[in-house]
Amino acid sequence: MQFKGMTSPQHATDEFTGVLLVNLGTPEAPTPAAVRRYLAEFLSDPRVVELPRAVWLPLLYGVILPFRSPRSARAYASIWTPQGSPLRVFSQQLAEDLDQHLARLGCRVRLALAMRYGAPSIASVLDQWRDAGLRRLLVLPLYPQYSATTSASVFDAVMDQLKTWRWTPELRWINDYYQEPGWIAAVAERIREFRASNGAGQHLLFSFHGLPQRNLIQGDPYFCQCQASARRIATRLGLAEGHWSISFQSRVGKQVWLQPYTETHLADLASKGIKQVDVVCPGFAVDCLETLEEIAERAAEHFLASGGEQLRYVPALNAEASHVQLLGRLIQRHGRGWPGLDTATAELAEPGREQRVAAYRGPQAP
Ligand SMILES: C=CC1=C(C)c2cc3[nH]c(cc4nc(cc5[nH]c(cc1n2)c(C)c5CCC(=O)O)C(CCC(=O)O)=C4C)c(C)c3C=C
Ligand SMILES: [Fe+2]
Ligand SMILES: [Fe+2]
Repeated sequence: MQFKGMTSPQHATDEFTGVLLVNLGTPEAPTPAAVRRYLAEFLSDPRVVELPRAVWLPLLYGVILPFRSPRSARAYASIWTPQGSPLRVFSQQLAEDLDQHLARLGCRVRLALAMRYGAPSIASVLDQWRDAGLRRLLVLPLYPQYSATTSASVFDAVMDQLKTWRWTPELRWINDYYQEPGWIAAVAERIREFRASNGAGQHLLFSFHGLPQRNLIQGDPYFCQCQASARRIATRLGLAEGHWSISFQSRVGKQVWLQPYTETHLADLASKGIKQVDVVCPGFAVDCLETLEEIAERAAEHFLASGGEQLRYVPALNAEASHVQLLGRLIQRHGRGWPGLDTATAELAEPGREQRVAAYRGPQAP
């Protein structure tokens, strides 16, 4: 195996702790070509589609990409902002605010945002940090609930990069944070405030991104973590049974996915006489295509067409102060004992490494 460390030595003396926030990623532009590039990378990840490559890749390149790219590009165009894709804009704002928040708490860390698919890639951020002296790495995927399709895929990408390094950093992962009291409180408060200023709908629907049902049967904890998330938020809001429910959106392909499906469930609610429904999507740390287009636009139209009168989308936590603070607490807790994150722990780096390496290398060495 060719180690990158062999061709590009790791001699940085400025040793530091890095916090890597990772979100899914998003196309560079709302055009069929850019969406195709994004979908090609996303949907060829074996964590996302588990079919045998020999079956899946011809289908992906022959059917899915040609048909889905122009359709998805139109959907992206309907939510695109002057600054770019909402997922990118909100994720960057969140990362900037979190960086400043950690600095105010006295943490001396580098914090960066990477995208699992597209740019900035996990590989590019880690390689910059490798050359700058990364010694401890905390990885926080921006998914409150763990799924192999999302969180584990981030971990794969980090490991793929670290396995090419000579001097790997100490490493910690945050698998999920749906049980974090601060997260439950922040989502509940978001809903409470939304309903206080807009009036409460008759029903609160928690809509989560779906997965093939097979993933649950094979041991993915995501479905159960979604159930627990919704129940705790509903309890915190004091909602009675029957006044809230859970559904799963964003189904792709013909397989059976987690149920009930959001669209079918909304039609059921309308047929039971529910006229106003509030929809919140607590699986999404920031707003994106799946919330702004699929729920706030398409699901709202569908609910009206099914006999409902109003569907209101409760925005994601995005860069809300409560979100920044809870992620700050989470990061600090997972960084206990680490210089830079644990403000009680001193920096341990031994100075003079460059001089020692130079002395061994001798004056003639390149
Ligand atoms: C085909 C399989 C897919 C699985 C499994 C899947 C799981 C999954 N995804 C998210 C979060 C997001 N997904 C987003 C978009 C998106 N998801 C899929 C497919 C699967 N997702 C596709 C094809 C797309 C692209 C859009 C489209 O063509 O419909 C996004 C939004 C990205 C954006 O740019 O705004 C997010 C976020 C989770 C949490 C999850 C499993 C738990
Ligand atoms: Fe998805
Ligand atoms: Fe979707």
